[in-house]
Amino acid sequence: MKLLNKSARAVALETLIRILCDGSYSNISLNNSLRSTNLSQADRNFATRLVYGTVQYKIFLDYQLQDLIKTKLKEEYLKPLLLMSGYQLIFMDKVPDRAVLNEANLLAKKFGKKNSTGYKIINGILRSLIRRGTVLPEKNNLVHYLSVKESTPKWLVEYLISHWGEKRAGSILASINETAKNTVRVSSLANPDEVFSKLTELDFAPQRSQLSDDVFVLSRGGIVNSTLFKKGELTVQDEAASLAVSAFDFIGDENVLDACSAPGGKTVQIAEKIPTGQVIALDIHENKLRLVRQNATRMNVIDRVKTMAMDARKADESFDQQQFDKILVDAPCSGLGLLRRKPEIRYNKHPADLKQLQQIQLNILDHVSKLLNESGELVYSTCTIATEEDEEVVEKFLEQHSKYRLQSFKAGNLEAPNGMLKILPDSYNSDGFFIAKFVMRG
Ligand SMILES: C[S@@+](CC[C@H](N)C(=O)[O-])C[C@H]1O[C@@H](n2cnc3c(N)ncnc32)[C@H](O)[C@@H]1O
Repeated sequence: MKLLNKSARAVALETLIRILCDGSYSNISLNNSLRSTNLSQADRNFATRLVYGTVQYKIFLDYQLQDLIKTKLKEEYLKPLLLMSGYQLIFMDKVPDRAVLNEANLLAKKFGKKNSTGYKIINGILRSLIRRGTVLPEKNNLVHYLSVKESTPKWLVEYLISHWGEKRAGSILASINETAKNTVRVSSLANPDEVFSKLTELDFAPQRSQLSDDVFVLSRGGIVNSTLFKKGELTVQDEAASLAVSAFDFIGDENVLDACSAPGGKTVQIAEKIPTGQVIALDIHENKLRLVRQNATRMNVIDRVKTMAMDARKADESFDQQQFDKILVDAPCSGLGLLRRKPEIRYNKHPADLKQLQQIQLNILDHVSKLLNESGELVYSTCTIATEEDEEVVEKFLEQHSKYRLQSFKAGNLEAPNGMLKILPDSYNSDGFFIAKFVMRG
């Protein structure tokens, strides 16, 4: 559908209808919508905030509205419009209530059927919400309370409490609703001090990351439009995610396998460390390997990268045993460490997924570990904090592969004396991340 000349709120509402009613992914839907508009950058930012904020706070917003909705909402657009307007009323201080009501009224008339009275329903509910203010469940039912307050499904709140206790679970949940940091990793081929100065000149007010000397935290977005980014002096990468590759001890001439490589954030990081080596980057989805090649080209390491579409669970059919000096398995996972950046993960994932993913993760490790030479290093990483996908995978892999053992490592400014590093989202306000390093017993 052509969206030209639509307002930011109309674009956001159309996108939200697709996400909430048709189950589309927020980033894909939003990019598609924005591509066919002529909105200014400020309006695009506003539409983006409306979409992500509404999805992020859906449980909270549903709770605010549930007692105020006295009639069946028959038309599809009504619920998304109520949620989006509720988000603005509650979370966007700079938008006056009157503007939210007026715009909701206009949108209801635009999106409603002919002679629809939807605008009256919307107006009544939003006015009641303004009068009443926000509400929360009683604190004595902590799971329900935190689920609503932090807009997170109950199973996930229970999961966090059972693994890390009530206090830490509360802290993790609060942290995942904070805005994600803008972080960049400086290429090993660039000079970090020069990049730091250029970032300062460009008004990005860089600060050094607590986790890694290669990573800077920026005060704002938009770095992808800079020459620094385009020339490959830096790339956008989370500070915790940047640590996985630094768990390896590189010499510089290694033959490396990156078993699950797309979009290539870690492939380029490996390639930067091996001037006379090569990294073979696999991914099960051939179309995603284009991104790996694009990234490697931009970061000036394409001559050290070879991409191959392959299911890593079959890698031992294509490569010789002991062919690789280093293997990275940055495994497909539930992404529960990325809740801050990808708001709908909390709604799309379910407890059963964790064990299913564990099987895939173990299978990948089983097949690629045959390809490591005897003095090689195998790093397993995930962007989840679920123990099923992290510590349990390590435990089961070691049970089934007695020649392997965990190896202590240093990653950035952190140390993992027992060979495993778990970063929870509230530890450093980074993504939640897990890294384990294996070597063969001598
Ligand atoms: C966590 S992402 C990897 C991120 C990447 N390492 C980076 O740093 O940019 C996991 C990747 O594994 C791929 N994948 C999933 N199952 C796979 C399999 N059986 N074999 C190879 N790749 C797989 C997915 O397509 C996805 O691109």
